[in-house]
Amino acid sequence: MDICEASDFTDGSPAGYDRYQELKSFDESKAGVKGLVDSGISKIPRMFIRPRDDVVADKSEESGGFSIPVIDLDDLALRRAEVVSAVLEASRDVGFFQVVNHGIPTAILEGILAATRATHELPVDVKNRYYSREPDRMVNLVSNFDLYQSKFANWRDTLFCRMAPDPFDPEELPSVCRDMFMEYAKHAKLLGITLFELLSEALGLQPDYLKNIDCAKGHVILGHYYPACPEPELTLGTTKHNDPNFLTILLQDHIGGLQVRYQDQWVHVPPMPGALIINIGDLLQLISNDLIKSVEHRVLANRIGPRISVAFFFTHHQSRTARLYGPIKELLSDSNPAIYRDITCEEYVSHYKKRGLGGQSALTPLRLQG
Ligand SMILES: O=C(O)CCC(=O)C(=O)O
Ligand SMILES: [Fe+2]
Repeated sequence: MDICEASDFTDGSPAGYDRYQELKSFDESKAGVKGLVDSGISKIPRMFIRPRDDVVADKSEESGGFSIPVIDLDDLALRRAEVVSAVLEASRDVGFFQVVNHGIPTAILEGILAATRATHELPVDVKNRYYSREPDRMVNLVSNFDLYQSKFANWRDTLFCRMAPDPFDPEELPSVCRDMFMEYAKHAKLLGITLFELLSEALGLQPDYLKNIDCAKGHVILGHYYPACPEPELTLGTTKHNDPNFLTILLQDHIGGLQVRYQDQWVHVPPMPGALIINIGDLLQLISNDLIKSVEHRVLANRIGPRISVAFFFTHHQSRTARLYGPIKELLSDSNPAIYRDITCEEYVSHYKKRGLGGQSALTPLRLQG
C-alpha cells in the first residue's frame, strides 16, 4: 500500500485537526479543487496551506532579465546545425526552452486547451465516473495524484490519459474531449520525434538514436485545470518538481504562473501565443549521464482562473515495458563513467509516485557511489 497510515496526518496543531480526514472527505467528494471553488469558499482549506517561504516568489525574476530560450524550428533542413546547437545549450544550461514554428496548428492548440477545460467543467455526476486513483486505468480525472503522499495539496485538478505504448481505446475518454485528445496526440508525437532527433544530434549521436531506444514511444497527456484561488499567497498550483519522463511538451494558456529554477532563482515562463514549452525529464538526464538537465519547476496559484495547461509526457509510465534505461554507452569514457544505475520506466515512475512531489530529485537514490 503506498498511502500513508492515518496517524501520519494528525499534526496535533491546532488541537483536533485531522489532516487525513480532511484529505479523505475532499477525495470522496470527487469534485476536486473546482468543487471547492464552486461551493463558494472564500478561505482555502488547511490541507492546501504551506509555509510562507514555500510560496513567496523570489524578487529575482523581476531584476535578472533572464528568460528561457526560444528556439525557432522553421526551415529545419537549412538551419539544422544552428538549431541543434541551440537545443544543446538550452538543454544543458536551463533544461527548458520554448519552440515556435513547431508545426502544430494554432487551431489544434486552442482546441486541446478548450477540450481540457470542457472536461473539467462537465457536470459533477458525469465527471465522477472518471475520478479514480486506480493506476491501471487508462484515463483518470483526479485532484492531486499524490494527495496522500505529499505534505501539502496543490490547487489543481488533472485529467490523466495514457495513450501509448499500450493499446488505447478512445472510448475511454469523455466524448467532450475524445477527438481533440486523439488529434493532439498525433501532432505531439510527430513534434516529439523531431525533438528527439535534435536531442540525439545534440548529444553527438545518430539522429534516430533516442527514437530507436523507444524514448518517443510512450505518451501520457495531463490536462491540468487550476481554478481561481481566493488566497493564492497561501498555496501553490503545482509543487516544485522535476518531470519523471524523457521529455515534456507543455502548452499553457494566457494566464501564466509557471516558474523554472535557474541559478537558484525562480524564473517566470511568460505565456507566448502559439509557442510550446519543452523540458528535459529525469530519464533523459539519466541516460545522458547528466549532460542535459531535468530542472525543477512549479506553478503559482492565481486569483484569476481557471488556468489550463496540457503536458504531453514521453514516458512508458505504467506500461509493463521491460526495457532498461541507463547512461548511454556511446557517451561514456574513462573520464565520463556512468553515474546512474539502470532502471525501467515503470520502476522509476512508481518510485517517483511513492515520494510525491517536492523534496530532492528522484534521481538522487539512483546515483552510483563514486
Ligand atoms: O501547468 C503547468 O504549467 C506545469 C505542469 C507540469 O509541470 C507537469 O504536468 O509536470
Ligand atoms: Fe512538470
